[in-house]
Amino acid sequence: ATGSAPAVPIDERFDIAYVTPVTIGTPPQTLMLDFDTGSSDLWVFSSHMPPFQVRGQEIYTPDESSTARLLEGHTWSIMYGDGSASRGNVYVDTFAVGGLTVLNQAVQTAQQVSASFTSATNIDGLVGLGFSTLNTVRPESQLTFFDNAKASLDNPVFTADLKYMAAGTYDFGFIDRAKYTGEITYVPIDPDPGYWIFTSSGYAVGASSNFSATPIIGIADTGTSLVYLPTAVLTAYYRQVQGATNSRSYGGYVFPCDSALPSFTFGVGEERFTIPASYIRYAPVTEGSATCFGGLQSSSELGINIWGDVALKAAFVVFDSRSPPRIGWAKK
Ligand SMILES: CCCC[C@H](NC(=O)[C@H](Cc1ccccc1)NC(=O)N1CCOCC1)C(=O)N[C@@H](CC1CCCCC1)C(O)(O)C(F)(F)C(=O)NC
Repeated sequence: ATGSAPAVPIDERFDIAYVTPVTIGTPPQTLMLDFDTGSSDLWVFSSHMPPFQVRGQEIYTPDESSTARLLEGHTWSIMYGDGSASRGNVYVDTFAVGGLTVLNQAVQTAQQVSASFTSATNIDGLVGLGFSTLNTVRPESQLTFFDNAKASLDNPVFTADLKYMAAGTYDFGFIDRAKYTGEITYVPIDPDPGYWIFTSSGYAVGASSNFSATPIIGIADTGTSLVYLPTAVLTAYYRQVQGATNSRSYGGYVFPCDSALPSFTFGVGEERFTIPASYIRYAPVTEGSATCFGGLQSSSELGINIWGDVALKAAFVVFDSRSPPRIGWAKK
């Protein structure tokens, strides 16, 4: 089996996150979920939430699904890197995305979500695509939809073709030759503790002229908007940007929106990928401001480097969960 589904930006001005249509239950209930390689819980806004916490999101109502079954005594609770959080109980139901159907998928129904989820009106929940070891359901942790689908997929892979201010695609079970050019460069993944962790071979500010071959260990994370890298890399980049400062009040590097920005190149093995300046001129700090927030930010507070959407948009990425797992990057 194979599947293919769109990854649609939730905001038409900035690529803050991407959502993908899925159906859950019988008859099918359609929700728009954020497919996130940085976590491994499949959770949804649900009829079990206080109504004031729902602000326009679609909800899953298990009582209206003839195939829903409560997973007695199971609960979940998750906190994300940006401080957002959610928790609730667990059902098993039919889950379908892009032509792929998984029977008896654990669907985590929210009972409480943090304010940042309530205000993210275009995200109805998440589909974790990390390794199932990260799943937060207790007393028995649950498998991701990808792990449940894997045996029936033509190949144990999924690919991310995210796009700048446009809808991209997640493909499951196959690698679409039409979505990339040249060859795919694969590097090993460390699946412990459960993120798609790989080592970049280095970086260059601007095109790959002055490439600095320093290994950068980080996660490939579709659920993170920006790129978070070590301070040394950030200062090397923003040193080239007129008026750039690391603003405490705005919580990161900002610069005049009309400043000239270099591109940013990162290495995967011998291959080089360039993030265009337009992706790094991320967004005005507030509507209409002449100060812009950078798409490259510091990872020093995070304890982990994150190759988020700003980097993933610059490539075609293969998440290959064969043994041993690996990640592939190709130009497009
Ligand atoms: C400081 C480092 C960034 C952390 C990262 N969050 C983000 O990148 C959020 C995503 C978001 C989009 C829309 C609405 C609300 C939040 N965006 C964000 O912080 N910003 C601020 C900077 O400008 C860009 C938007 C994160 O927690 N990613 C989660 C998944 C998100 C959680 C919040 C909802 C959207 C998905 C993750 O799973 O990828 C994780 F790996 F980071 C994680 O925490 N795993 C446990």
